[in-house]
Amino acid sequence: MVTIRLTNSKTRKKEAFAPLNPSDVRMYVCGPTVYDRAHLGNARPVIVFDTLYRLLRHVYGPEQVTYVRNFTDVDDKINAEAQRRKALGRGETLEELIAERTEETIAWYHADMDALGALRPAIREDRSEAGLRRAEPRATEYIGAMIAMIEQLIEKGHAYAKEGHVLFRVRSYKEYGALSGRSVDDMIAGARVEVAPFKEDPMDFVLWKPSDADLPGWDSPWGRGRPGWHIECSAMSYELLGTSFDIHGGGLDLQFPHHENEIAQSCCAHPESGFASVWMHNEMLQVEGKKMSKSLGNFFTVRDLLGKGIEGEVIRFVFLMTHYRSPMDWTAEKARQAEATLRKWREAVRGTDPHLAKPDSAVVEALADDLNTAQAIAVLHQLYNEQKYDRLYASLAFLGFGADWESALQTSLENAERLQPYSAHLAGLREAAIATKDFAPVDAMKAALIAAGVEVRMSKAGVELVPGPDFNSSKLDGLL
Ligand SMILES: Nc1ncnc2c1ncn2[C@@H]1O[C@H](COP(=O)(O)OP(=O)(O)OP(=O)(O)O)[C@@H](O)[C@H]1O
Ligand SMILES: [Zn+2]
Repeated sequence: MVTIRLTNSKTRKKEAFAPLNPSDVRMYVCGPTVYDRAHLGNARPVIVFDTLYRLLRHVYGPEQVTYVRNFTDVDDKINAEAQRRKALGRGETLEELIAERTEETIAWYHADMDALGALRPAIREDRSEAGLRRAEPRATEYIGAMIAMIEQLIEKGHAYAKEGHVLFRVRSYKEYGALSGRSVDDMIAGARVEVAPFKEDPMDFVLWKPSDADLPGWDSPWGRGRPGWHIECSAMSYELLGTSFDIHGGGLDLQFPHHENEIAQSCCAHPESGFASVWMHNEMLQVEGKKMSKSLGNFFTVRDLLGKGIEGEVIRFVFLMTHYRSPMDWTAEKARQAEATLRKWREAVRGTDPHLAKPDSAVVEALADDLNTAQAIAVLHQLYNEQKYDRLYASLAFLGFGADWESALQTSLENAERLQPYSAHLAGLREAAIATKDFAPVDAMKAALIAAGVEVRMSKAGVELVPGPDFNSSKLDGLL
C-alpha cells in the first residue's frame, strides 16, 4: 500500500499518515459562511482537500473514506442581506429571507465548486442515517448538539455563563495555543481580543451569545440566543465523525483562533479523545502580497472567471501548479499556460479510455508526498512526451480532470466542422484580394467572424478559424 505523508501543523513535521481505522478514514474541512459568492481564494481549500480526498479514496477505497465539510449558516452578514431585502419591501418573514439567501448561496457554491472538478463531500454509507446531505452539515441543523456540548463544558469547569453569554475559559486548558505555537500571554499581546464586562479574562471566547429580538435565535438554558462560530465545527465534527478522527483541514487563516478554539472545546468536552490526529492548512491565495479576502475588497469570484470563459479545469490546474503550503497569485499568464497544456493533452488522449489504465504510480507517489501536485504535473508532461496517453488520461482523471472531455471534444469537433466552409471562403477572399489589392472584403469577413466569437488566425501558411469561448454559430448565417 502507498504510504501517504502529510505535513501536520500540530507537530510541524511531515509524517507518515496512519488512519485510526483504515476502513473508516475521516476528514473534516471548515466550509464557507454562506452569505455570498465564493471568491477565488475560497476555492483553494476546496481544490486542495479534494485532491487529498481523491488520494485517500484511491489508497483506502472510495467506500472507506468520509469527507465532511460544513456550511456556516448562522451569521450577521446573512442576516444583514435578509434585512436589506425586507427593507426593499419583500413580504416574507425574516426567517424566510434568511433561508432564501443561504439556499441561493449554497446552490452557487455547489455550481462553482462542481465546475472546478471538486467532488462533493460524502459520508460512508453506514455512518449516514439521514442520507448524503449530512456530509455537508449546516450549523442550524446542529444547534441542539452545540447546546449539549456547551453544557458539558460548563459542567467540567471549562466554560461559564454570564449575562446571557457563555464563554470558554481559555486558561482552564493548558494546551491552548499548541497548534499555532503561541502562549496565551503572547496571544493577548498580539491579538485584537475583545474586552467585555461579561468576560473573566479578555482571552475567553464566546460559545453562546444572546440574539436581538428581531433576529434569529434559539432557546437555550442561557436564554434565547445563538452559537458562536467555533463551537459549530466542534459539534458537527463530533456528531458526524466522533470524538477522534483523522484529518482536520482549512485555510491557514483559520489556524488561530478558529482551530485553536475548536481544539480547546473538543478536547475539554471529550478529554479522553485526541480530536483530529492531523491538522492541515492551505496557504493563501494572494493579491499583491495580501490575502484575497472579502474584507480587503481585493477579490474576484470563481463565477467572474467562469463567466469570462475560463474553464473550471484551467482554474483547477493553476491551483495545482503551486504546492498547497506556499502562497500563490492568480495570473493571466498562468491561466494561459494551463489552458494550452490542457488543450494539448485533451487532444492527445482523444480516443483512449481513461478507465482501461491506472493512474501512473509516479503521479500517485507525488500526491502521497504531502500533495506534491507540481511534481504530479511534471510526471504528466513526461507521460505526454513518452506518448503514454492511456496512463496520461487515467492520471488526469485521478487528479480531477477530464470528466466531460468526451462531450467537449465532440462539440469542438462539430464546431471545427461547422467552420470549415468559412475558412475556405476566407482563404478564397484573401487570394482574390492579393490580386486586386482590395482587402476590404477580407476585413469585413474577418470582422463578422470575430463578432461570432471565432478566433481568426491568418498567416502565410493559410487561414485557421478556432471557435472561442463565446462562439455563437447562429451569427454565421448569411456570411457565405
Ligand atoms: N485568500 C484565501 N486563500 C486561500 N484560502 C482562503 C482564502 N480566503 C479564505 N480562504 C479559506 O476559505 C474557506 C472559507 O472561509 P470563509 O467562508 O470563512 O471565507 P470568508 O470569510 O468569506 O473569507 P474572507 O473573509 O477571507 O474573504 C476557509 O477554509 C478559509 O481558510
Ligand atoms: Zn471550523
